[in-house]
Amino acid sequence: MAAMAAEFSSGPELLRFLSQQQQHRLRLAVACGALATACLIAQWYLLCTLLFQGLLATPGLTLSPVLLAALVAVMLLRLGLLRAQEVLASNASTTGRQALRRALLQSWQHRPVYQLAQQSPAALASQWLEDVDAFDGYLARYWPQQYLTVLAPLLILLAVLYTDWLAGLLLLCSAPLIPLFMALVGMGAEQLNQRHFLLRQRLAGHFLDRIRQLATIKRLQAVAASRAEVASRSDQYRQVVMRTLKVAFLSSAVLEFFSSVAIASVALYIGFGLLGAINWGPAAGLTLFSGLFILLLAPEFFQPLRSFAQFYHDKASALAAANQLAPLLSRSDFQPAAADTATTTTPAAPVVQQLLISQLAVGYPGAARLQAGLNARLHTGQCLLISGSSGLGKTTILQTLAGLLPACSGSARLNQQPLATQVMAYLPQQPWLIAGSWADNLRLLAPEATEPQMRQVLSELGLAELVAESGLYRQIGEQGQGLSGGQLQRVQLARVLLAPTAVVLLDEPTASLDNQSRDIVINVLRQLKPKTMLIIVSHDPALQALADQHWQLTAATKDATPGLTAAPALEQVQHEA
Ligand SMILES: Nc1ncnc2c1ncn2[C@@H]1O[C@H](COP(=O)(O)OP(=O)(O)OP(=O)(O)O)[C@@H](O)[C@H]1O
Repeated sequence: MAAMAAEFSSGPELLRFLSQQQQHRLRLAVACGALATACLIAQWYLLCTLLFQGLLATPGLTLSPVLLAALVAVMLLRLGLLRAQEVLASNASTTGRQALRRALLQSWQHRPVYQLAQQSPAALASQWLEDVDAFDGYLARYWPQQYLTVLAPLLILLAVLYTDWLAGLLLLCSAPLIPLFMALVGMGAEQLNQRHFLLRQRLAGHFLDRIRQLATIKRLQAVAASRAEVASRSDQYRQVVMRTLKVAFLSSAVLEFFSSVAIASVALYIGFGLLGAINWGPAAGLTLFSGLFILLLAPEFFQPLRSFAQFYHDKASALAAANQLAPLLSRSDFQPAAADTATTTTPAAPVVQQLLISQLAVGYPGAARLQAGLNARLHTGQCLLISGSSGLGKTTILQTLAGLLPACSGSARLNQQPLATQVMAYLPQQPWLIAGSWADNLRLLAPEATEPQMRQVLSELGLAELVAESGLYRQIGEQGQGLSGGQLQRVQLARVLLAPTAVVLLDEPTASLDNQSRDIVINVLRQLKPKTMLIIVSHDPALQALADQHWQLTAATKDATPGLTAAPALEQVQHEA
């Protein structure tokens, strides 16, 4: 359960961690960007020299071939460096997002089901897709740019200062204004982005619910009301998106204004300097060469700042997504899942196995324990029946045994290994099927099952007719639509029959079944019993006949004193007070 601890205390911490993981590529991208700036300075320098020497200093048009070749080489080198920067940063982003998605999967895997069930599937899908994709701009653009915003203008400033310190000073004075205004605008953008993400997740959940319940909504004639509700939610989302866009446009306008003013002031200085109107400082020494060189470099000085402002919104989006994901993730989620292989490779062994449940207490974290002092010793071929009135924690016991919930105390060990880490079948009250064919659904638990095996099992379960005509590759509707409750239960059992596991947990397998389906299910369980250990939650008297041990839960068994009773003629459950 250590993996469940939320080690990332905040979104910025998660962002830092992700960029640290990719720092090798990202630093190389920054180095390429800085070198590309150096090439840019060399490019303008060579161009000015070519023009000055070829057009003005010597009579006639004589362009030096060496300078020309150097100019082309520098331009090509710069293009190559820019491309390398882009590829490195984009690879860092792809790898970072892949790692994030893997970590999210691990986190979902480690989180107890009751926590996952609190979130709508659409919100989870939105986390998986949009929230993770929001990191793209941060890693591929913002991260390298935050360093290039300092490095590139610094290199250009040094070149300008070297050529004419007064022009350099003008650029230096105007530069800090831009980040200052950007920071002010950016703070607002961050809050808006946060709201934007929350609203999108809620809208996704709301919309999916309506789509799922489409038939019910039509039956209740609530289509108009639903449409109005979706429209109103979408409108709220639209308003937040528009506000975010307004902030983005405002920040661009601020930046354009200040950089235009700064470039104009440098141009004025050079113009008046060349006309001889300024006789102060280095102005008197200005030439057409130095003037042109500075004028070409001035917009380049602001370009990294402009890009930074543009990418600042990538950071705001990534931060909002990181704030959503940080509480769900821990550093251990980013490590390869060692436990996965252990849980997926253990095949069902036909030999006799031993299950020892000792002093098990179950409940939901943060709430009072539901049951405590549960003890049992089972071996292959035995069945434990759990019964008791509603709400006493029968399903919770099964979920704890299945490892879907942490035990409050005590243990359940199969052949001395924790049961929760072993492969087992758990058939919940609500059967779950994936959108796919019969074969897809059966092979979820039995990937090796052949067609004849699947047909044989379906026929044992009285489902042969359903696949007789259209075959095993006919699609089953999502969540088993088109199948009755009894048929769904039998599809669940078919999976277990195809790949029996050492322990099979069943939650009310015969509840709300017609007599015929119930008889089939009980008969199949009877056949299954010698090959496995059955733990069944049920009140069905017919299933009591299968049971070797019985936990009769009562309100009193909530406390540490077990109070479990054995059913007549059944093996007494061990009590260890
Ligand atoms: N996610 C949860 N967080 C906290 N308590 C929960 C959660 N889910 C269920 N409970 C509570 O745990 C108690 C036991 O639930 P459980 O489903 O295990 O009962 P049960 O004996 O299987 O009931 P039933 O026979 O009606 O299926 C209930 O009181 C329920 O309200």
